[in-house]
This record gives sequence, structure tokens and C-alpha cells, in this order.
Amino acid sequence: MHQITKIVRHLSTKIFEGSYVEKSQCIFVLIALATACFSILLSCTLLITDSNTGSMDRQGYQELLEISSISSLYCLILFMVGNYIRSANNRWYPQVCLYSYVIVNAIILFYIGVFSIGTGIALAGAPIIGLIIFNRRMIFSSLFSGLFILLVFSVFIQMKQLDYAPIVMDKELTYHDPVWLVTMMAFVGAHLALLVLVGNASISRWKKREAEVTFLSTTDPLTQISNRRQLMDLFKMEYLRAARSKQPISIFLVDLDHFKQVNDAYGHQSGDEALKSAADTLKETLRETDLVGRYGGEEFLAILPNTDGKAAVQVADRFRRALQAKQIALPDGQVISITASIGLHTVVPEHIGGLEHFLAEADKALYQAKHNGRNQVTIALRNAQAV
Ligand SMILES: Nc1nc2c(ncn2[C@@H]2O[C@H](COP(=O)(O)OP(=O)(O)OP(=O)(O)O)[C@@H](O)[C@H]2O)c(=O)[nH]1
Repeated sequence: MHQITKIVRHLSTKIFEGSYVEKSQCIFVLIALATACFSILLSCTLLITDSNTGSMDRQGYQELLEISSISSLYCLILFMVGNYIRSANNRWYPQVCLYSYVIVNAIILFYIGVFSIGTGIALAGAPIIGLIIFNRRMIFSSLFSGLFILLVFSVFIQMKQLDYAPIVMDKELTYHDPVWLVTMMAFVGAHLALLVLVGNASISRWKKREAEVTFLSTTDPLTQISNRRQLMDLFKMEYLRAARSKQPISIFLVDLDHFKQVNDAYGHQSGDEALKSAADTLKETLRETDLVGRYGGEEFLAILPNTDGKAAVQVADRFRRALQAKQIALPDGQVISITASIGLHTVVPEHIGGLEHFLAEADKALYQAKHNGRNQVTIALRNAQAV
């Protein structure tokens, strides 16, 4: 089962991310498999229904069996030819594969009846699958060729030059005919399986892309922590939650000291390394339930839900000491260390309107920490509600 899942995943990846040559190969492996299964099923049905074949033309079955087996072999050969095609941009190979697909299917449709459920499923499903995988020009040209072939068959059938659904002798009894049923099931089943496979892979990819877009729009690309937008959204949520539960919430604003000098002395790239290091230290110091994000250039904001002032000071100071002790390796091999000033504030919020004030008080405390000599944690006490 694990192996099957691996193969399906591999096929899905190739169908979407491979070149047109690889995509055609995947389709042909699937068709080779489907036609091989169909040939086996058809042979078994012929054996089982040997004594009761009133509604069938055995010669028609034999022909269908031959076509199906030859198709299976042809698909396998086409798949192997694909292995020898070096250039991923080869243009004729995918086109030959698509036309082969059309011709093989048109012949099978002729045998099982061009006005049947199978034809409907194939005509509805195949172009959708094709448009997802290949380009529009390729699919439209092969689709119109397929429709043209079916039209020619239909005209000849109308003119009584060709028999309608030659494998079914008694058209009245079609629905009681086991071979017709097996043929239909194999044909419809193969298209449905492909439709489900491609549909499932499309949805998975769509979800993956959506997750990527969400990640990109909420994450700071340099430090890989929340960006300011995401941070403020999370902050509002936590602030509201604290107001509802009447629990304390603490925040601390971090500003790296003399960061301009780091940039000036070691270069902007080294400054970036220092920023990443500070973000990593913050993540390492805080608890899983705490939130952290990049608030501005060299400023970070940490949000500590359900944390009173005493505990928050301990966390902030632990971070400050960890950062000071950290040896930051720069791209040019030099090792530096940096410090940070921190402004901290704690409240038990009463209404959402207090959020701006809460933040402003932490900012004031940060200013105070800078003013008092940097590399320290300052608690907002004056003019603020402390816990
Ligand atoms: N490398 C790098 N530098 C940044 C980034 N964002 C902001 N900065 C720099 O951070 C520096 C901030 O400098 P200032 O606001 O003057 O403060 P400071 O030098 O840290 O001094 P104090 O805050 O007073 O200790 C500026 O030189 C910005 O260019 C960034 O993404 N990467």
C-alpha cells in the first residue's frame, strides 16, 4: 500500500511538474495499464460467458481484444521511446502521444458505441484532464481530431457502411451483455481513475500553493518569524482573549543596540545575519505559547499571554542575556556579539481600545532603556497600569 501511494505521488508530481515528454509518459503508463487490465478482464469474461453469448458478436470481441492488447503494447513502446528522448522540450513526442491517445480511444468508442455513456465520459473527462496537464493548443488540436474521427464513424454508421457498436450483436440486449458491461466499466473506469488522480493532485497542489501564499504574506522573509501584519493580528486576538478571561498579558519591545554601527562596520549582509540571530534567540527563549514577530527594521515584539509582570521580566532578561552571550558568525568569518534594549509592559486588559496605549507604554519603556544606557529591560510603570 505504501509503495502504491509512493508511485501515485511520483506520478502526480511528474504529471504536474515534469516536462511535456514526462507528462506524456505518465499518461501512457496509465493507459498501458488500463488497456492491459481491460484485455485481461475481456479475456476472462469471454471465457466465463462462452456458453451464453447470444447478445454478442464473438468476432467483434476478438477484434476488440486484439486492439486493446496492441494498444497496451503500443503505449508501452511509446513510453519507452520517451526514455530515449533527451530534450525535455521535444515537441513532436507529446503531440504523437496525444494523437495516439485520440485514435486508440476513437476506435474503442466505435466498438462500444459512439452514443454511449463511455463516449460521454471520455469526451467530458479527457479534455479537462488534458487542459490541466498540457497546453490549450495541444489539447484543442487533438480534441478536434478526435471529434472529427467520431463524426466520420457516425456518418458511415448512418449510411449503414459501418455497423453500430460491432461487439454488441443484439442492440436491444446491450444492457444485459456482460462483455459490453466489462468494456464500458474498463473504459469509464480508466477515465474516472485518471480524472480522480488528476483532480486530487490538482486540489493538493492548490492547497499547497495557498499555504505557501499564506506563509509568504504572514512571514518576514529574512528572519522567518511573523511579519508586522501577522503580528498585529495575533496581538489583537491575544489582547481580546486576555480581556475576556481577565488574565494578564505582557509584551516586550526589543530594539538592537547601535545596530547602525553593525551595518556600517561589517556590511548590510552581516547586519542581516545579526537580525536572524536575534530572531532565533527570541524563539529559543520564549515558550511555545508566546508569540514573536518583526515589528520594524531592527525591532521585535514579543507577546506573552497569561503572563504577569514578574514572569515577563524574567523571560525578557533571559533573552537579553542569551543574546549578549551569543557568538554571531558573520559571512566573512568574523564573530561578533550584539545587545538589545527592551521595553516591557503588562496589563489585564479591559477593552480593545486600550491596545494602542498598551503598545505605546512599552515603546516609552524601550526609549527609557535606551536612555538609561541600553542592554537592559525597562518596565513601564509610570502612567501605566501594572500587574
Ligand atoms: N542589515 C539590516 N539592517 C537593517 C534592517 N532594517 C533596519 N536596519 C538598520 O538598522 C539600523 C537602525 O539604526 P538606528 O535606528 O539609528 O538605531 P541603532 O543604530 O540601532 O541605535 P540605537 O537603537 O539607538 O541603539 C539602520 O541602520 C537600518 O538601516 C535590515 O533588514 N537589515
